[in-house]
Amino acid sequence: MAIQTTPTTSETAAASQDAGPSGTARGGEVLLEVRDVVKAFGGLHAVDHCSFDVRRGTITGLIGPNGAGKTTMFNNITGFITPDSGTIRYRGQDITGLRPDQIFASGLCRTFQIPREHGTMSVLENLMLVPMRQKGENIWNAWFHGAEVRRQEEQNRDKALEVLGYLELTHVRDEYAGNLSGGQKKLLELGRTLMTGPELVLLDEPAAGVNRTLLKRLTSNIEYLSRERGITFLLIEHDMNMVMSLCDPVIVMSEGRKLVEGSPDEVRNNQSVLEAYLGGQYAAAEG
Ligand SMILES: Nc1ncnc2c1ncn2[C@@H]1O[C@H](COP(=O)(O)OP(=O)(O)OP(=O)(O)O)[C@@H](O)[C@H]1O
Repeated sequence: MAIQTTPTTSETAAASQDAGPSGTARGGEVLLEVRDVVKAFGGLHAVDHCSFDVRRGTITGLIGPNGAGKTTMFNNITGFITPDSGTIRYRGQDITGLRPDQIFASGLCRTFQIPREHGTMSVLENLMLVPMRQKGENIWNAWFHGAEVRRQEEQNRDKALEVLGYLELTHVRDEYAGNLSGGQKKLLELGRTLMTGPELVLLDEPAAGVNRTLLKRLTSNIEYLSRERGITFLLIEHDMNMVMSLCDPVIVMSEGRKLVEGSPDEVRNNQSVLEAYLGGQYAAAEG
């Protein structure tokens, strides 16, 4: 996992912990605001007074060496764990400590490093499962609002078929999700988030285990969804080609904190980013 850097680097334009103007000007208003978040596991501060913003309309990259605290930060944002201190606001609302389902219902979705498909259900069924609070889930509604339940299910199915077509997964719609390739499972994960009409999608290592062809599709899907559907993305990724071609701004975490924020070029040429990555590699080599 090497970050591309040039030997003669300067830290000029690249933003610092406070992010320079170039690091904060991209996109629209602040959609997600992370302020001074701390999460410790025993004595280990996995996230250590970390702050950053995600602006509407951006594809924001969250990178950093192994163990920097990126996934822990995702888990804090999406309610899978609760921060020890600090605040997370989404669309101006304080969502710190809310349950995952409450956060999901507000339009903030995520995928996981390891896809969580329902392996013994079909691909289509996996998508149709997603929307929440359907009338059909309740026996009372099924008896007294049968027509409406059926209409909702049809809409749900149409939407799932549309998402499958868009992701070019129609040919595997009746396949058990467990039989899909790693890359197809990542596309299905993205598809599951799309079923909810999300505003902000957090992607945890979308490129991991994905072959080159599917990776191209995944990347162009994300670009399209950002550009045409106005979906904002925050993505953790180790594939630097993907990050540098897709994301702006890029936030670098190291030892639980935001180290740098800036454009791909600024981050690529930042000496402290290089040192953070090399430090991690040296530590791994020594250990
Ligand atoms: N539930 C947990 N209990 C104890 N330690 C944890 C737990 N979750 C994460 N950690 C530790 O917190 C630190 C940050 O982990 P995290 O997974 O957030 O890093 P990361 O930046 O996502 O790393 P990677 O890129 O390797 O996925 C690591 O040292 C990890 O071992």
